[in-house]
Amino acid sequence: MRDFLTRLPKAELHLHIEGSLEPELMFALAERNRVRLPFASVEEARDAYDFSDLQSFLDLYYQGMSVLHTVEDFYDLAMDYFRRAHAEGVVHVEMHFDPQAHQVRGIELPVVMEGLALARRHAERELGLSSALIMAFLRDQDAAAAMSLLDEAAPYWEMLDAVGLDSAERGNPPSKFVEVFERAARLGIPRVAHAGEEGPAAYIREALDLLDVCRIDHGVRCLEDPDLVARLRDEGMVLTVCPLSNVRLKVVERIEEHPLPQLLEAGLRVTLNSDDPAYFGGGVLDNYLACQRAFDWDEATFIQIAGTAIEAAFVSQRRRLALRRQLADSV
Ligand SMILES: Nc1ncnc2[nH]cnc12
Ligand SMILES: [Zn+2]
Repeated sequence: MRDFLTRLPKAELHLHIEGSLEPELMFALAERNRVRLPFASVEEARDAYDFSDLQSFLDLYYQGMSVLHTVEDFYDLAMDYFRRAHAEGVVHVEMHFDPQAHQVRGIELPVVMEGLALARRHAERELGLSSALIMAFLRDQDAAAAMSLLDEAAPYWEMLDAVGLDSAERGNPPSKFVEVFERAARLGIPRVAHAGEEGPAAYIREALDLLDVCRIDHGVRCLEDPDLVARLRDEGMVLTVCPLSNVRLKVVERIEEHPLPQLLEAGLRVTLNSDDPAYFGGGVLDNYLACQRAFDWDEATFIQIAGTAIEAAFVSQRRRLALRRQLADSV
């Protein structure tokens, strides 16, 4: 099964590129940029990745990215991840990035965009790996800051495959960001949002009704609202689920208790993703393998999930056809 899951061409729709920063690279960049880290070693950093909830993770996540300063740093960050992902059979990566978390440290948007763009081009050429860019608004900042970011990103609107909404969910409902999402819609930029990770099912409804999103990131708490589940199914809404993340952030206690089987049973279109692989103990393949061990799914189930990710990816029609063919040839 490991061979089969490795071979399966996997599209990843939910990754925070800053959450792919492995401690080894974090230390290398800290030295390059003369940043002091609160850890004495790579092992000490890994030992600190023991989270009680989303906020306790976010505190370390924002601290970790303080080593990212230059175009080269963002290039190295993304290229490092693309190489690892490619080695485990990932063929397409859609990455969230958090400009506001860099701007507060004095790192301006062009630095981030240039580094990521270089890595994307290189990955396409060297690895045949395609990618998409999702510019995320930090929901624990005010809506005006999100609007300013969207304005500032004008030179890059064409490069954005979508905008998203992430960071601390509780107390920061989608309704706070209606205006900026409406503006993105008028600009023709697709929208996604984290909802129903730690927050209630009502936030998923809001994301659909008020933000007009085309995918829900996480969404696992939809099961608390049967009418919402029916709606998600009828609308064919895709959930970008991240099982290892949910375990590490204590959304669920154990992977065996993860609601993925119920989501599939309800006819929902689910995909498997890593979220923040450097912090949550594994990449896309590890998430597939963890589900295989926990739920004993057959090959057909994984083919269905990998197929859903290909259908929901932000890719050209030509690329989608190529990915479909790769999937068909792999099984
Ligand atoms: N799992 C997650 N939820 C919300 N915001 C995030 N930013 C990075 N990872 C996140
Ligand atoms: Zn996420």
